[in-house]
Amino acid sequence: MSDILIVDDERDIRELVSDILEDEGYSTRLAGNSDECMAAINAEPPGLLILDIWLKDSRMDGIDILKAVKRDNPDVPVVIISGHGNIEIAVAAIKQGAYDFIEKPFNIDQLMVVIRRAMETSRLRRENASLKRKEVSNSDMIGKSAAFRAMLSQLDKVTKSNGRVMLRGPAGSGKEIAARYIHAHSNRANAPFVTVNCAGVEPERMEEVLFGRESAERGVESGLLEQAHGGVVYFDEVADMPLGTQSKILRVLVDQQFQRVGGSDNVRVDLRVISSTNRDLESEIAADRFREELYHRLNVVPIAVPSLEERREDIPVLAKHFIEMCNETQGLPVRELSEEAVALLQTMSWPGNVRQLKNLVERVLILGDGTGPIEARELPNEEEKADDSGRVVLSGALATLPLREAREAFEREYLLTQINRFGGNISRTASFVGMERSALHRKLKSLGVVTSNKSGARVAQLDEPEPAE
Ligand SMILES: Nc1ncnc2c1ncn2[C@@H]1O[C@H](COP(=O)(O)OP(=O)(O)OP(=O)(O)O)[C@@H](O)[C@H]1O
Repeated sequence: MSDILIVDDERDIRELVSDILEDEGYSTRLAGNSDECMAAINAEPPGLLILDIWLKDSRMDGIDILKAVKRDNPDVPVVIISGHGNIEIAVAAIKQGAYDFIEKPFNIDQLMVVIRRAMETSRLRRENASLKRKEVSNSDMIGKSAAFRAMLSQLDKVTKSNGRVMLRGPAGSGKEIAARYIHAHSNRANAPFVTVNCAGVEPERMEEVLFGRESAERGVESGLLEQAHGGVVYFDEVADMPLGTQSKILRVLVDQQFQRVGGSDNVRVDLRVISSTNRDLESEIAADRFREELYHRLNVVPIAVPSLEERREDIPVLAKHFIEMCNETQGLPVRELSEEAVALLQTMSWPGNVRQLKNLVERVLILGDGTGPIEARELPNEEEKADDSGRVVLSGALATLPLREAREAFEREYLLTQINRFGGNISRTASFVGMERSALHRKLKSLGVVTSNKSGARVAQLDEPEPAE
């Protein structure tokens, strides 16, 4: 990856440049026309391309080659060789993304300064790309609950296809990591994964951000769709996309091409589209805030990402994973979780889902002292948790009920939470709550709680809606 490809139709020049560079310790490849050049790049993208603008007997000139390289291998820096007095062309090449240019006839020192700088840029870009790949290995998804496994098997099925996927789930539940998982396990894994944060871009700038811009002063600036070429574009919170942009995206999905803002050339892109939403898109459509046709195009394979409360069984493994991550990335101590801490984490409410758990773990490790197990008292207090003296703090809702109903409401909530925590396993739940298995069954029946096997996941739920008071 770190060799230099020299493309010039004059044999003397390419051999001279090659000799100089080899003396300096670089390895080189040579091409005398555009076909040889493209074949060499396709065989293995070089660390740097030195490219003559004028190529005799070639199907493509230097500018065409430059465009193709910037499009398919944007990390390869290109240094242009231009004839004396062709400064305008060299400047045009820079606008198209060339790193720098050298004018013929060139002296060796000048050549070496440009090459060294360009190679340094190339090295930094490769390092960045490998860091990014490490980030992508953060597409490792942790979990073992039935709800999680059911989702994972759906994700595995779609990795092989090119189908558009719509991930639905509450904030922080892991929609983006699921999208990265699909990308990392697909045949597009080595191509980019580009996130479009639909809620975070000003509506007036959305088109420029997606499609790019062309102007006389700044040349071509590619947008996110172009940057994702060959890979995956992830529309995060797609319901927040402005209506005008929705129509344009629809056109891109139909035509597979678009024009940059201010430009007239058609840009063709090969993209796989994955979207996410935590809103009910059907009601967004009913309220005329989301285009139905776009919905049908994006929602080819809908996949539900479960909330953390639907997969309480995963909380200990997730917490352990985040503790290890904090250690690797921030050097925070690796601490075990005490049994009480695990029980508390598994029973508390998680409106912010996995993200909330991740943040909580990080906070406890930063604020905590010592390296022993994390104790329950280090975790945040919850309304209904025992206070310091062991007294239970009553929630407003429970306090207004007669004792029998309050007890039933508490027992129902308590047992539902415990059953979910043990992944629907009644024996483990019974042993934890201190009841005989058969007694627990009777209790659940009398409270109207059934355990069922819904979409592959064992869940506990109420038998029927509670009668209205
Ligand atoms: N199964 C999992 N294993 C490991 N980490 C996870 C898992 N699910 C989520 N995370 C982590 O939790 C955090 C939140 O996940 P992510 O950003 O994917 O959620 P999201 O649903 O896309 O959120 P939002 O709706 O706010 O965009 C991330 O740091 C992610 O790496």
